[in-house]
Amino acid sequence: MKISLINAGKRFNRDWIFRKINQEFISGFAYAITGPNGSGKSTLLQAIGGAIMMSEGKALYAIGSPQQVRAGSQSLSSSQTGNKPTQEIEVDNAFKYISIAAPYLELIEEMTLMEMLEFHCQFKPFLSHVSIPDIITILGLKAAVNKQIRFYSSGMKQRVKLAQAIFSDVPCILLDEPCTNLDAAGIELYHQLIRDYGNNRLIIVSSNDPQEYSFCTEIISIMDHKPIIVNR
Ligand SMILES: Nc1ncnc2c1ncn2[C@@H]1O[C@H](COP(=O)(O)OP(=O)(O)OP(=O)(O)O)[C@@H](O)[C@H]1O
Repeated sequence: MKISLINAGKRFNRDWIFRKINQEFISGFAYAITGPNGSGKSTLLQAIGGAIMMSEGKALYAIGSPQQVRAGSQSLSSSQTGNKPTQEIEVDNAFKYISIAAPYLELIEEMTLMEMLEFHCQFKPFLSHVSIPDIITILGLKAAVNKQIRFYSSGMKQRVKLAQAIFSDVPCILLDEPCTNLDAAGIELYHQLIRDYGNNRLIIVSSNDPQEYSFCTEIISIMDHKPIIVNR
């Protein structure tokens, strides 16, 4: 998958959160969006995911294998890549190819973990080689599988949010503050999940904590995309 931001900008009322971002996000790479509290990391992540509208510019979405999107659908023909060219996706359909874990996205707390995973995979299937019992075991939540999620601790809920995002069979994973509420074992689990299931996918982490994005090779500082304010 490839997500291309073209002159992307977002403002709330009169405040520009970011402007003029030109950036490509490509499968097989992990990107970090960094910056201080309130700088706009979550806003940018949601705009990348198509969950909020840009105020100016746009995001373009294309699906294809990592090799195809890296080669670039414009520059190489299908005969040159040996495969079908990449396929452009409308912003309204981008959600089908993207999963997100974020503190502001709630779980369905009335359900047990088993019910929630079964419900989730009806509209967003999990990776074909991972079963629901596998997911529960990997999360270390076997003992709590029939407990309603509202009785889970905050760290247990965060593990479930990460699982929903990482095990969904989508090419792009967006992670907003992924280690929120996790203890040391939870943080190790997070890194294990990225190592085991992140290959060849597009991963974008929004965070100001280096341990959450230590595996990211591309760092985007939101502060580099703030409009310059000139005092009159
Ligand atoms: N719906 C909204 N309406 C108005 N302002 C908003 C809205 N959502 C976010 N903001 C503002 O946009 C700015 C950026 O917020 P955002 O949550 O993206 O920052 P962040 O870098 O993710 O912060 P943190 O590190 O604290 O999570 C903040 O000033 C926030 O108050």
